Amino acid sequence: MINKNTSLRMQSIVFIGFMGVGKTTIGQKVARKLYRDFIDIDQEIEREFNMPTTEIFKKFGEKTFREKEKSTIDYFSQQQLKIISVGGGAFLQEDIRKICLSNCIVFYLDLSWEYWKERIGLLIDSRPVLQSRSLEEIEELFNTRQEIYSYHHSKVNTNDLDVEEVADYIVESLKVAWDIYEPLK
Ligand SMILES: Nc1ncnc2c1ncn2[C@@H]1O[C@H](COP(=O)(O)OP(=O)(O)O)[C@@H](O)[C@H]1O
Ligand SMILES: O=C(O)C1=C[C@@H](OP(=O)(O)O)[C@@H](O)[C@H](O)C1
Ligand SMILES: [Mg+2]
Repeated sequence: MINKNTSLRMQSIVFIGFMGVGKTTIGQKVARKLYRDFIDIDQEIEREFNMPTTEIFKKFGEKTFREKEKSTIDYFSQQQLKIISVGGGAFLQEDIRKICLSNCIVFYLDLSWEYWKERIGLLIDSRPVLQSRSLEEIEELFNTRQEIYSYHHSKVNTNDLDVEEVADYIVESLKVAWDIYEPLK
């Protein structure tokens, strides 16, 4: 359910999906196309700890990362006109799902496993959750995580689309939704 108190056009957009589907890259592009500020939750956390996520996991543990992830998302999701990319594990927390779904438009970036696995080399060094797992275990995680991504308002399958094409599709579909539900007078 979309928040009835805020104009749809003003609501922030949140991107969700598994690690490496393109939330950060595409979020940044969509923000530029819509003239909005871009917030990457992982980058905000890394800035606050002054170290990369892999180091945060090593030094403080995943629990500390998840707590900071929740408070950071809580803070930014209450602001308007932002483009926010959250980490792939954020929607594991029900509280995060609730605040994002009630305050923002949640866009799910979908990518099939066959496409995703071609990207693993780009991701392994910076994603601690992947580092301790075999390919079979990552596939299992990929499949079990799909349930948490079913909580969204809109979705795009990015198989065979480049970053520009995905961003254009998202901007167009947002404009259609804004025009249907909040036509300009
Ligand atoms: N649609 C796409 N096609 C090809 N490569 C992509 C696409 N989207 C993202 N990538 C690449 O995948 C990698 C992970 O992207 P990133 O935006 O960091 O994902 P996320 O934030 O979801 O973890 C980057 O190297 C990025 O350039
Ligand atoms: O899925 C996860 O548990 C995580 C995803 C990462 O973000 P991306 O989805 O942007 O890679 C980052 O938040 C952290 O490494 C944990
Ligand atoms: Mg990211």
